[in-house]
Amino acid sequence: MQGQIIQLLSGYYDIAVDGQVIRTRAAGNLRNKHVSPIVGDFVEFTPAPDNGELGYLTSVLPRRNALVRPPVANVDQAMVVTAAAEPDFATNLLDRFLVYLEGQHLDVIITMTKTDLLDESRFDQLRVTMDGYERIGYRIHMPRQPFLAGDLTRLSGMLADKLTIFTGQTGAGKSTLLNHLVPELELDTAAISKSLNRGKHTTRKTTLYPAHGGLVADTPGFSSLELLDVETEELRDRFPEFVSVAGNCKFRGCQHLREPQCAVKAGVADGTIMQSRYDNYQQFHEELAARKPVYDKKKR
Ligand SMILES: Nc1nc2c(ncn2[C@@H]2O[C@H](COP(=O)(O)OP(=O)(O)OP(=O)(O)O)[C@@H](O)[C@H]2O)c(=O)[nH]1
Ligand SMILES: [Zn+2]
Repeated sequence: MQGQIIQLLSGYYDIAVDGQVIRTRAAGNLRNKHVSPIVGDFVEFTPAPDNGELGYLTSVLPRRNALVRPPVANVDQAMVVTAAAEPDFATNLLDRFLVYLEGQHLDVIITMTKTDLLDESRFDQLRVTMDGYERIGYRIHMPRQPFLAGDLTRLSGMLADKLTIFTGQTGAGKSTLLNHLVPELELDTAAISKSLNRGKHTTRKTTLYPAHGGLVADTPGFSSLELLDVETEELRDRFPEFVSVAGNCKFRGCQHLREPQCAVKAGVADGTIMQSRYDNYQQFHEELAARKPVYDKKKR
């Protein structure tokens, strides 16, 4: 039989098949092959015999992709949950997430949370910024008030037939949003876990949950450094709006920094490329260049 792993629990693999969940263990020959099945893997398994023993996971089918952090295979898209306030919105952090997700070749939806905490003028200002991201090609979900039925329906519609990972800064409101989208989940949110004295980081293990005809995963937080998982020279390829004009740069291999007749810098000057995106690109480039020796050492 075939199914998809939705949860790993101390040596057990929970496999979803036709809306049912079947618990299995890895077959001996699978373990010997040094294959580590992860959540999201499509697998073959032998169902449990009638004597109460568990079924056996026998092989992992080829992966379309696999994220390392969180370990999830066959991901279709990422929902980047971004707080408008508390913590304050910063393009710098959003662009770091986008750099990471571009590296995974995932479709991206940027969802703005906590817009209820904004006054009109700040909301309008952020709307203009998000329109800029929309022009790059990212899908944007930015309701004026969080969690209204119509907005949730629109967002739910984006989940059908997809495996979606929810990612974003700790405290951005991932679990809260997921609980509104899929009330059966009842995920812990920061406010609740604080009262139970379990600290701030509420999201730990990775589980896939059925949601509106698709599967969703809440993911643990990243540090801002981990997100820049790229070689310095390849950073420019993680900015899609740079890639689409780079053919017009005078120099092939232009890094869009000090080179003359650079189409990216021209785009920034004429307003077709966001200044903040370019500023962040420069900053990330410097950060990566500064840590390069460490990277080289790791590679050897
Ligand atoms: N005002 C307001 N508060 C919100 C909104 N969404 C979430 N919050 C609050 O923000 C805090 C953090 O929300 P969580 O859902 O726990 O955030 P998270 O991103 O899942 O955090 P981690 O699990 O630590 O990664 C909680 O106190 C929520 O009640 C919103 O739209 N408006
Ligand atoms: Zn250039």
